[in-house]
Amino acid sequence: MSKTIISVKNLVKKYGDFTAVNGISFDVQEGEIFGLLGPNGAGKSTTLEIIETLREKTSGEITVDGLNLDINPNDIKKIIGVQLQTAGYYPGLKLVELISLFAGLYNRSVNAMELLDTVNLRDKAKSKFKELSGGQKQRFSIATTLINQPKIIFLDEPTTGLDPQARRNLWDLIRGIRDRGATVIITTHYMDEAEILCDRVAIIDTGKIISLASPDKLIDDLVATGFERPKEVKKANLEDVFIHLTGKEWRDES
Ligand SMILES: Nc1ncnc2c1ncn2[C@@H]1O[C@H](COP(=O)(O)OP(=O)(O)OP(=O)(O)O)[C@@H](O)[C@H]1O
Repeated sequence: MSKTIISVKNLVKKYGDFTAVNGISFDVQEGEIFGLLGPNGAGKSTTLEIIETLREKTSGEITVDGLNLDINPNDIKKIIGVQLQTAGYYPGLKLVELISLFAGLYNRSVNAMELLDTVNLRDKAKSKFKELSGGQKQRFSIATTLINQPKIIFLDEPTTGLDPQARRNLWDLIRGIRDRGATVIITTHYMDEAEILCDRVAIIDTGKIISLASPDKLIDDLVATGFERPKEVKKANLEDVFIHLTGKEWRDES
């Protein structure tokens, strides 16, 4: 029996006269990968940042693992992992040093090499953050979300700008995090990614949820309306060609 780990009720966020989030309600179940999809400016990041306790809401009720956001924000902080904007890191520190620094901030002891292993960055342990490629930076930022062994991990567009191999490998990484028991909330603009990765997705537009279900259900519902793709789809696409030619393995991006 699944348990609700995040409950959002009638969430509203106004910036002055502008309503960015306009009465959103949804529940996230423990152990699922939950996607927030929507066009630019729909209110996805604002919603996430409010749940992450990083942004004030205008109104609404949020509970995270039974903790009320208005009463226990600091307890919520302890059980969540948030992918920080990479610009926030000390660029001159080595990866192992950065992990020790974060572990110290969380008051946790952590095996830095083991953690780097989970994101395939053991070989880069002595590299400085600024020396990493884009994909390696993304992977490192995901590693930092795991330091406090969070129950819930928030990933805001984690695969933006990555090559097809790196995206697939990050999907495996995100599934692995979920399989170890965490709940994952993710935003993405890649529909293939949401379809493959997410157990359920909420589609947000102009601050409102316009649909919420599993990707399969949403697709079946559309097909049931008589929708058909305009032309016969080939059995492979250019991305399949790319992966077939260049392989699936992690790249040595050094
Ligand atoms: N600090 C702020 N002050 C005023 N308006 C803001 C602020 N932050 C966000 N907004 C506005 O709120 C709306 C929602 O922004 P938000 O970043 O949540 O969208 P998003 O769905 O994450 O978009 P994207 O896909 O582009 O990241 C946008 O119109 C944005 O301009």
